[in-house]
Amino acid sequence: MQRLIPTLRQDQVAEGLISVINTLQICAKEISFRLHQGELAGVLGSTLDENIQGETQKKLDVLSNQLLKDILLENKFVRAVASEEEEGIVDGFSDGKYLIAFDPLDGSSNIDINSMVGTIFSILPAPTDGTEDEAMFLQPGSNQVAAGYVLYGPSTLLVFTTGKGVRVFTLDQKVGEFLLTEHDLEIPKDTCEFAINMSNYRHWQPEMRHYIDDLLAGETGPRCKNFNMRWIAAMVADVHRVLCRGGLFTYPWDCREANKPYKLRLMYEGNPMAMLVEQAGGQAHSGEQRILDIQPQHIHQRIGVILGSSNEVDACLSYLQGSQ
Ligand SMILES: O=P(O)(O)OC[C@H]1O[C@](O)(COP(=O)(O)O)[C@@H](O)[C@@H]1O
Ligand SMILES: [Mg+2]
Ligand SMILES: [Mg+2]
Repeated sequence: MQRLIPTLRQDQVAEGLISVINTLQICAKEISFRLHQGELAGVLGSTLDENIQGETQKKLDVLSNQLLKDILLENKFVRAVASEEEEGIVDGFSDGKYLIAFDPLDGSSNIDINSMVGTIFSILPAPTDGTEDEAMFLQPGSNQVAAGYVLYGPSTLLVFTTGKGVRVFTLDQKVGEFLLTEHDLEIPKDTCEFAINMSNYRHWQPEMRHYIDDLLAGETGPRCKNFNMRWIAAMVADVHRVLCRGGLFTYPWDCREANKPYKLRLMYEGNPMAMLVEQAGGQAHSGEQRILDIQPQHIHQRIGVILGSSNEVDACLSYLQGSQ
């Protein structure tokens, strides 16, 4: 089975980008090891702190963030990093070519129940026009040169794209290396599976309720087929399922908190997953536009997400746009 670096060379990926992806896989192995040690390594449970998003930080959120930051910032190709767990960006090398945005640990609420979590990353080119600070990161997702995630599950997987399809590597625990196990993931156009947090039903806009009602109505309803539902409560794991066997994943607008109508973050969750999904032949939409076309206003911006099997994303959008 092919190793990571030869695969990247075969894909003619730039040496600097290979170096950054290599650094990310080193971090992934370290996080994976700590996670698998669990309580034995004393890494479960919460800290007493809140992150910039006002959410309680788990010990592993903090540890993963620190690890990624420390190791990435030693790489001379890294201009700066932005993290879900950091208020501002952190500068690296002034002549670094790449910006890395990451969600160090996605699905934090799963840590203490020994369920799936992941690390999501997005790699953007560093501007060469003198732009500095946070403004460097405010590029649409279509500028990403690579995006991916590490899924810490029964196996540890590194799934990424450099714009040439979606590759899956599995960590061989015996030799400590990621080996290529899937060359080109493809999302089926149609699906009978959806993922949404149903407990928010009463908070959605009526058009979203109508769409979900019709999925639930099954083969006797207007969609004339039965749908199954899955919710892992970690976007990284839910999107992985969609990449492997199709489906629709959504975290839509809701009215629980007037100043926080969306949950998922554009730079750390929306953009990288949108690039992967499009590379696998699916669609990723905010409900208003293609996610990769969104011009970010700030690094911690949140957006609506509807992604997955292309025909089902179209079906969902047709409800939201009022044509059903
Ligand atoms: O709590 P809910 O509504 O199930 O939300 C789960 C969602 O929250 C998230 O866990 C947010 O990510 P973080 O754990 O990085 O904050 C998503 O991965 C997931 O889709
Ligand atoms: Mg997350
Ligand atoms: Mg997180």
